[in-house]
Amino acid sequence: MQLSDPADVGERELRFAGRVHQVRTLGGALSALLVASVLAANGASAWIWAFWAFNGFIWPLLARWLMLRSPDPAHAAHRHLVFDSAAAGAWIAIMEFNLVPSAVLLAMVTTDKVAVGGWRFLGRTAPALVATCVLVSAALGFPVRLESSMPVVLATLPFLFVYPVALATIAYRLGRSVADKNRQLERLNRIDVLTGLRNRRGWNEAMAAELARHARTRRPAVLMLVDVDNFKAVNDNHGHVAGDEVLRSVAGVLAACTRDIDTPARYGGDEFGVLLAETSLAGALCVAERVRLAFLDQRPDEAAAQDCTLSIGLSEVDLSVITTDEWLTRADAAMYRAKAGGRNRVEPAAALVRR
Ligand SMILES: Nc1nc2c(ncn2[C@@H]2O[C@H](COP(=O)(O)OP(=O)(O)OP(=O)(O)O)[C@@H](O)[C@H]2O)c(=O)[nH]1
Repeated sequence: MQLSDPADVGERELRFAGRVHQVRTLGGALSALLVASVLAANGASAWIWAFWAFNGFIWPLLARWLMLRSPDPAHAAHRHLVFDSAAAGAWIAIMEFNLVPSAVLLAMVTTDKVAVGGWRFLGRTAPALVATCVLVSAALGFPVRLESSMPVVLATLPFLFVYPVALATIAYRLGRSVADKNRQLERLNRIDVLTGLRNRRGWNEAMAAELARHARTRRPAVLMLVDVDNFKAVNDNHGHVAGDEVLRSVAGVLAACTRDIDTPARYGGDEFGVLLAETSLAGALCVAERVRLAFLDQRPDEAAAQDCTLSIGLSEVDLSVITTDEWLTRADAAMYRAKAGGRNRVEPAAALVRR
């Protein structure tokens, strides 16, 4: 079973790679400033300055270029993040463990690894950081100079403030986008894809809300169940595409003949329902008759050829209705009486309790 479109996955990976690039470019420039302050104070050699220029300004561009050329950009981005950790380990050793910049660099490298891949990813990148730190320090003769001068502390401040704010901004945007996607999914879960009306789930929720409203306010409401007569014949004789068109035309009629506060839905196969809010049975009879006649007028030719009509059952809510199932059962019984009575008609259910 295919869960996601490969094009969507590719786009998602590229977005992830793009975010990593932004953070690396910013982190590269800010950490270059911090490292430069220590290198200047320690009188670093030319090759260290060359590595500094590469890591701070060329590597972000190179990493992006490599990532975009890679058949698996997200994987490449993860690989480059491991390199970032290794480079941070080297810089800590080259800075001779100068306390403030080393601690800030370590904290930021840790934060972005946790942000990208959680503690597990941090665990995968930490060995690279420790290994390069030990190897570079060994190559330099294990120099240690912990004191941080005021210029070094000042050069560390931009990294300390700007980088976490940038990471937090990205995390916040991602959180919002996930929340938006979840809301969209929630909405789609309640929509029937063929007709665009509410599906059974969405309708059940609307029915429960209307029943609760009636219990609270005693305001009238009517449940209208609509079944397409002889629908199977359209499918059998004209094909499912024609059948689908008939279902869409019923949905169009229901939406057009009801008010904004009413809730039309496709309840199942060829069964539809409308919750008529603030409507008494007398009013609902008028609406149902309007729906029945509008369908006769607007039905597709295939529906007319098979004598497709609408049988409609109505049930007004009253205090004897405790559950949505009871309400539905009454409307269903009325609708079946309409079928039994010869189809193409409207039947009200008998109410048990009168207000
Ligand atoms: N084209 C199409 N057909 C569907 C869909 N869902 C259910 N059906 C068909 O709808 C038909 C419903 O059958 P019935 O309600 O028993 O058929 P009917 O001819 O309307 O019978 P009466 O209601 O007694 O008049 C079945 O043939 C289902 O296969 C759908 O989404 N598209």
